[in-house]
Amino acid sequence: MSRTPGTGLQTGTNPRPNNVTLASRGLASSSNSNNGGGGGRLTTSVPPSANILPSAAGTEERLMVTVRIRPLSDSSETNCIQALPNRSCSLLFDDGTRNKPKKYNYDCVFGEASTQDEVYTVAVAPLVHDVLNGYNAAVFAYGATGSGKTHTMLGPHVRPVRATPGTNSSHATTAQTGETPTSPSEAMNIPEQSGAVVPSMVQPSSGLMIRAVADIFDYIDQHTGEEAKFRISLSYLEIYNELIRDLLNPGGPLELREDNRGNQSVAGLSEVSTASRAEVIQLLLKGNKARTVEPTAANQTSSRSHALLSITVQNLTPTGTKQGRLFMTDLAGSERARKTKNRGKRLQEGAHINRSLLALGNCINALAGGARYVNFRDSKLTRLLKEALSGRCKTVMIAHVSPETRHRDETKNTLVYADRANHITTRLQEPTILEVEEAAAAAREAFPVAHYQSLVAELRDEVGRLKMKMMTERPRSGAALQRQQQQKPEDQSPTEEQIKKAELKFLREQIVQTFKQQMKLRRRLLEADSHLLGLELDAERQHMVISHWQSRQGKLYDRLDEDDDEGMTPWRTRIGNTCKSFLPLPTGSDSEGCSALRSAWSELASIEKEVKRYRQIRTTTEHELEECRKKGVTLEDELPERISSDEERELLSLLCRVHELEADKVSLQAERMARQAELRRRDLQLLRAERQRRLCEDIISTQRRIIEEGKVEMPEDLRELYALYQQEIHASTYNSGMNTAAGGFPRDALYDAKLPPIFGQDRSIYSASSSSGSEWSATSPLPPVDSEGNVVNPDRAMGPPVGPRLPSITRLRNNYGSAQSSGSSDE
Ligand SMILES: Nc1ncnc2c1ncn2[C@@H]1O[C@H](COP(=O)(O)OP(=O)(O)OP(=O)(O)O)[C@@H](O)[C@H]1O
Repeated sequence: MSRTPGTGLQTGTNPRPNNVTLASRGLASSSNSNNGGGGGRLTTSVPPSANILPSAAGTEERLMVTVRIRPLSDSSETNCIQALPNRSCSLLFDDGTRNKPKKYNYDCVFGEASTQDEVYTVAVAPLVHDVLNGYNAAVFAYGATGSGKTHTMLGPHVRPVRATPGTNSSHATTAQTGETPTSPSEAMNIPEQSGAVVPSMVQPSSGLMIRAVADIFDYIDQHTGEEAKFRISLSYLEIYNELIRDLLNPGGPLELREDNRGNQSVAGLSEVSTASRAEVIQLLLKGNKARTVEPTAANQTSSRSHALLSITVQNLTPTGTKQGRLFMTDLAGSERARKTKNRGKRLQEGAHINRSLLALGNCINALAGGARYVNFRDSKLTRLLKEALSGRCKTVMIAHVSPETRHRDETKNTLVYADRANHITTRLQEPTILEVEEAAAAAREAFPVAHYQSLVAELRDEVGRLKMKMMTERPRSGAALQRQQQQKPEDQSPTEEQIKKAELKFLREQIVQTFKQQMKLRRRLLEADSHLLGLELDAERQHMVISHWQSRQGKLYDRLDEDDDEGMTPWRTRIGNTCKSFLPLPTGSDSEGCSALRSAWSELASIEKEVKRYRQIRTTTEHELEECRKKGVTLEDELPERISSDEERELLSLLCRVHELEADKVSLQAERMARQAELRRRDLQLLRAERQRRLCEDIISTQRRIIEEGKVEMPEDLRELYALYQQEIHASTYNSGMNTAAGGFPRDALYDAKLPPIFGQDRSIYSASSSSGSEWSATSPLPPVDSEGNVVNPDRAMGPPVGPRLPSITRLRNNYGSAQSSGSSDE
């Protein structure tokens, strides 16, 4: 139930402060003695050296719940809540009745004077360490509107105020200054110098997100070497009115998908890889700017959406890739319409926020009560937090409360909510270690969309750059115009003027030409990628064919070395070797297998050739694109010297428009391609599953023959498995039966009638004669075999096709009807 103390992340930037105490089941071992502190700050007893080891997989963990009390917004107000100075895991809450203030206990309570650093060190730093060790971790900020969630997660400096999509105002401004934060330095409250590198040091007011990023980079800086290389990527999304939006690449709503293992993923969400902390902070900033924030009566900078940041860290070692992911969630605040005085759109937003928080509350209740089934499906928020809450993740909840008496009701709700969450236990999974192959496969799967996304991001950057140019370089070209105007027309000979005009025309044409060329090259790149992807899937299909036939011949599948440069020769040899064993008697399935193998290997050889050719095309195209881009920039730089400001603006805006259209087009292509890739992948999965199913059928039939021939008594567990199997078949047909019987046929009667009996009356095991050479017998759990011991119909070797053998619905209805009228049951 507890995290194990030990050595941990030692970045030097976030030493555990001396004034932090954790509850005994919390993050680190600590005695309960306190050094005082009071004043609403945290008190301590943890030695500064007490760092944290990652927890062992499989251990039971309780979701860590902390409460942060924000300072009074107005000193004339009275407090209804207080952190206990000597017991930093408890607080006293006055509920306004005559009763004594009630004490609540949590893993940690951060008082009004607590600092961002304290919150980070206690609640998040240990998670960051776990993430670097391959675990998934999550931290989410919960609380009523205005209680300080965003302050904790982002800090006060990256607080944008932005109109919701569809309204007129469009620029983000910081809450405090009213200006747009434009750089990482500003986000971190660092005076910006031109060209200055963003320091690793975080500022006292920096929020948890920036601190986590800095910590991860500090660790990586210290540990990168021959044996360990790291890859960081992040995605940032918001859920606004139950719609998911990408904050790093804002656009239309994105679709939430679920795979067959119940994992959730957002289709088309940008996952940006980066190697620089400044870039990450820049991305965070960009994301925060794009977030939907509105002033409400309760909070001037109220977040109207839930924001989810995900930072993935891959540690690439020679033996495999350790992958950990940190989810950081800033939830929108729960609110009461009466108090917030919201109307119209704000009211509708509030309803969505409350509904998703209610769904989250229901999940927390169910999890805390130990329910076996938890309904995560009620909202997108709960679907996305499923992993964080259901135990595959280490999770910390930071509940936020306002201390003012007027917020008493909301504060109480939050405390109760947090108290329930305190009872959630989870079982940690093994750290995620992707084997080299698996990592490559994952990269391959992610490949098409990721590439399109980076292309769209590139185009949008280009648009941004051109727009900046329109704003900043106008004075220069204006000066050029002035010079032109000052120049008397009589000073210029008509030929000179004509030459100038012709030069200008030529320059403009060249610029347009270069841009056209860039588009063409980009398209060629995408086509190459798409073709390569198709080739990879084709290759995979051929590998499956080969492994299928080779395994039939009792050979292990001998996969070709990917780096084999000799091209087709070794494959040909292999075809020869593989088929040699069949050659004496190439009949029936042997010859079929041989020719299938031959054609699969030769297909593979041509696929491999084609892959090499397209890779080469890709590299050349990339190179050409880079050259073309450089040429475009040089030509653009010449423009201001030659043309007037208006002409330049017109041309630049035309180029912007072209880029924007291209970006939109690529986005659509990306979406289409992602869907196609997903369908192809599923096809392959189905194919693979079908093949495995057939193999299982073969195995079971053979085993069944052995059992029948040897008159072996069937072991109890095998019998149970057959029973389960029968039920499975029944379950699948039962559903379709229900559909057919939608005309109001009683459920129980149908169920009983459809369930095929597995054993005889006395539950004795089957007798060989009961099934041998016969149709499937209802008393036998096994498929029929003929007198030779062969399964009668291999397609039915896994059991009876339950549907056809069952009484028709009409017959059931008739039976049921007559049973009703005679007042007796068939049973
Ligand atoms: N620990 C703190 N120290 C100083 N000021 C704080 C603290 N917590 C919150 N505040 C201030 O309180 C105000 C409301 O905080 P914030 O916007 O973070 O609340 P919120 O819970 O995110 O609200 P919403 O759910 O409406 O978005 C802000 O002006 C913020 O700067």
